[in-house]
Amino acid sequence: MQILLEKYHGLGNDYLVFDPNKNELELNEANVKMICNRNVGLGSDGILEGPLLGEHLAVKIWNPDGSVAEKSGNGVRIFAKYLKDAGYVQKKNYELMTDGGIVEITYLNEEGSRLRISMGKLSFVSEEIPVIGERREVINEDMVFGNNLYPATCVSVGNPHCVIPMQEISKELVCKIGVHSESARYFPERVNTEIMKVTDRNNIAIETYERGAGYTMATGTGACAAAAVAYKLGLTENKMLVHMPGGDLQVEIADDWNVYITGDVFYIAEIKLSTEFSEMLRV
Ligand SMILES: N[C@@H](CCC[C@H](N)C(=O)O)C(=O)O
Repeated sequence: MQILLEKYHGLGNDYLVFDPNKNELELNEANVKMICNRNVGLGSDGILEGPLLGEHLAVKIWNPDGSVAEKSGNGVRIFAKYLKDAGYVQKKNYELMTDGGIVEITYLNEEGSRLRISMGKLSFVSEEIPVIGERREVINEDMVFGNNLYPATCVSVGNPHCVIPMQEISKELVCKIGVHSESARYFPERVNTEIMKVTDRNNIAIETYERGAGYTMATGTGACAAAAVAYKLGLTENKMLVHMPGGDLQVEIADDWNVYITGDVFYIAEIKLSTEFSEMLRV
């Protein structure tokens, strides 16, 4: 059994593309964890399984802990680049289905490495994130993570996010919070955590601790979430540059709370797994 994958990254958020139309293996929680393991596997911030061919072109987004995510901003940008590289699409603009809803892809250059994505409509409503408690918008609520109190604003980008504005941000700080917030009692589906520093009305910086992945260099949905929170709290305009350790993403919040991202992705390699490792994945 020969297994082929393609590796890409978006702002240092690396993903493997697994095309079921070219591979016999069926992915599951156990073999996804094995493939994504950075010591005994290929190492990745997740796997993009597709294209799943049906009424809509679709992609399934796996986290490295084997859980399935509703949406991934870097993931859908990378997957769109794969669809073009692999000859699945010829159009400049089309819809792609995720478990968190439809996103709209627009290529901004010939090779498809610069893309603008309509990521769908944001929601601050507790039941749509989800966050426990009565139905409300979850804005500036004191939440306890690791015996410390933080002013959290939560938002769904199709996947759940908890955003905490801070004067200073760092990898150490987001990991100190994230190890507690990811599975905190407030979040029935767990949560992605971003700490956010507002630089000016058109620039913010974030660090993220992702649900099912831990610390990553960048997050597209996290950038959308942080930008939305900054705009909702009146701290920025509706268009801004989101600065992350892996690079910058342009984010635009429309009047109806649809959110758009623009940025680059990079093709790294085609990978053929060894026969021995491939056999180990038949779990
Ligand atoms: N890095 C991604 C987010 C991937 C999904 C996230 N870990 C989740 O479980 O929701 C992005 O670019 O959005």
